[in-house]
Amino acid sequence: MQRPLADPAPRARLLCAVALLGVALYSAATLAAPAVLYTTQQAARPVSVAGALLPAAPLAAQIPPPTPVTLSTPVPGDALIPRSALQAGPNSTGSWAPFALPAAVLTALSASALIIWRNLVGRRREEALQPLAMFAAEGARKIVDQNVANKGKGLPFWWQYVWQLPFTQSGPRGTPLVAGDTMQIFKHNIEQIYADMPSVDGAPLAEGDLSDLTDGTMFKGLKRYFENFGSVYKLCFGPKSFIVVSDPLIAKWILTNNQCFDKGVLAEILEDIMGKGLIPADPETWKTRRRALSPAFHKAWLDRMTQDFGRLSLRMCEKLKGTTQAVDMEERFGSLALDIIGKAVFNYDFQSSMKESAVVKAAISTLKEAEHRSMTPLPYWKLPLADVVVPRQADFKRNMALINDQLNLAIASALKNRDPADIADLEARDYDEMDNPSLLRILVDMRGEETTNQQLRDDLITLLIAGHETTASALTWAIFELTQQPELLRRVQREVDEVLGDRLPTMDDIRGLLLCRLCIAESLRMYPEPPLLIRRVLDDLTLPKGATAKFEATLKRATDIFLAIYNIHHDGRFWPNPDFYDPERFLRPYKNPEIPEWKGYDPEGWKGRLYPDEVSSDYAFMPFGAGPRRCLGDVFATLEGTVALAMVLRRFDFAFAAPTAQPDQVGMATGATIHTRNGLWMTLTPRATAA
Ligand code: HEM
Repeated sequence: MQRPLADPAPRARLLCAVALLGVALYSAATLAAPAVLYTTQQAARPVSVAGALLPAAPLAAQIPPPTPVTLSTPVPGDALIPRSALQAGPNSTGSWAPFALPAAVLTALSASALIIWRNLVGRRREEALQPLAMFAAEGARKIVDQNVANKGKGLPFWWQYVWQLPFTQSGPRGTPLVAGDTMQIFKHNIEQIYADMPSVDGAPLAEGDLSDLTDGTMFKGLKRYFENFGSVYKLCFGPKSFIVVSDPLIAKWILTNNQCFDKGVLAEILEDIMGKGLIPADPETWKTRRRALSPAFHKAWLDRMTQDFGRLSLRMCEKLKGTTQAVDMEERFGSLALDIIGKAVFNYDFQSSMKESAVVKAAISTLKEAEHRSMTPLPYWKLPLADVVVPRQADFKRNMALINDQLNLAIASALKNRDPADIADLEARDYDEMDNPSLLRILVDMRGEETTNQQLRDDLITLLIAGHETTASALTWAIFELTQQPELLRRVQREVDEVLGDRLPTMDDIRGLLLCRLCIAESLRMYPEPPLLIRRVLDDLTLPKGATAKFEATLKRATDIFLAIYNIHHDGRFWPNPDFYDPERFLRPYKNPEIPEWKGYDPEGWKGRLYPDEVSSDYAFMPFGAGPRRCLGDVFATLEGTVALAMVLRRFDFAFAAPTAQPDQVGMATGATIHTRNGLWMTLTPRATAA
């Protein structure tokens, strides 16, 4: 929808014009410099500044302009400048290919700036920044295609000199990462792609069909590459690379050697929202806050939370009973999870499953923004004035202010009613008697003088985000799968009828709801939330060979890693018939004699605990991660998921409904979690047996 500018935004237009001019000048300077260098050193050879632009032109031409703006017509490179003219000195194999990437990026940026400017002039404010997103997605594709096209084309003569410059050098071992560490990775990748030099890390370069990588189901694309290139491979976007690991034992090594890694790009994306909350926190803050937050998730509190899960789920079911039309169960579970996490974290009842409110809208938009940021390759929100010019960023700023106000009110109220408690006494507290049994209240009561209100806010918003969509997705996929297996659904319902009936569940009931718990676990195996974990290497290291990799990868400082949990959970060598939803697989032991390094899955391994975990599966199942940065809310989430599933299955039968009347119309898309593409629309029939 077009929204007219309240004001002609002359400042914004001026800004874009200046930016456009700046980008154009920068492009020209960057591209002219090597050409000038080249002509002065190779005076006998016919080369012009225009020639330096040539590698960019075909690439720019492949990018379709999203709005009616004409990009300059491409000039076929070889037609104007003979390849022989590109042959350079003795140190070079003579290609201009390395110019292609910076030139393409700069060309795309210039074109984007132009389109943005035109959009602003044309008062199409909603679409203003669209071209950047399109160029980013399309550019990523083209850049990977270019990796393949430019393979072995060689490097220019000046290549080795660039790497003498001080800012391109790696930092010494044991020191924090510097820009030079990343540049060295770029250097090795470019040399591997363009000059066929051996891979420094040993990982094969993934290439081929990219459609799944860029259409919003990245985890599927990573799986296809895994089938082609093995359990450790390198995914390159131009010089930017990710080492993709799909082996349980290597994943175990990475996750348990936490001191060797940080959260890399994930932390960069989330820090604006979560500040110094646990997920993006620097190692020092993380250590202190993890120690402070862990005891808050204690048994007595979880007992009380289980009652709240029941009450809030019942409230949703009551509301659903009055609905005759199809409902989007994904949206309903999202609302329920928000109500639950709001109550648990800061005793705020969003009532999002009951009504709309400004705070609910703000919370939902903020959660969506966190997801949008984690999926956007260019962190454009870091640009100056992005929160003024870009409507969604302006909305985000407003929403954050609203949520921060609510959080600050809650913090102030909890501080006023502070009841300092010894941490050792937490289990003895009677949470049933407390009006405000929230995590915030517990943290404030336990809080040492060193914790600031800002840190508390960061902790709260992190818990709110970490605990919302994850659980909602697990519930959505459980209902999706169960509806396709009526016999299994009947058995789960029978279990609920026998163990629970119409009561609200207690902790003891949860122990009896084994099949329900396994349904949540199997959802998390098939649809892990998040489907990949992100790490960055802090110092040069060698990965172990693991169970399935054919070599030991040697990783340099600043290497980015994707731990492809989805691939591990879908590997038929660990989970026979991996694409079939079979909760009872967790009751059967399994070993694979062809992979002796992997200890196998043993149901005895999680006896006495609530769900099959990474240890009982020798890291082939990691629903909540592993090692020191393992999920803090694992038990909370398992209890919540089991209660909500049991409550709806006791009360309703489900059938797929338009517009997702066929299961394959539901679709999958990735954000921070795997969610449906089109919602999960269902008609609900109240069960005769339930009250
Ligand atoms: C089904 C639901 C959930 C799933 C599948 C899930 C999954 C995960 C995973 C895989 C990690 C590890 C991330 C990594 O290593 O990079 C994680 C971390 C975390 N989770 Fe959960 N989570 C769930 C629910 C919750 C809930 C309900 C809360 C809080 C109430 C929560 C709080 C956290 C926090 C604070 C971290 C960061 C821990 C740290 O870095 O020390 N999660 N979660």
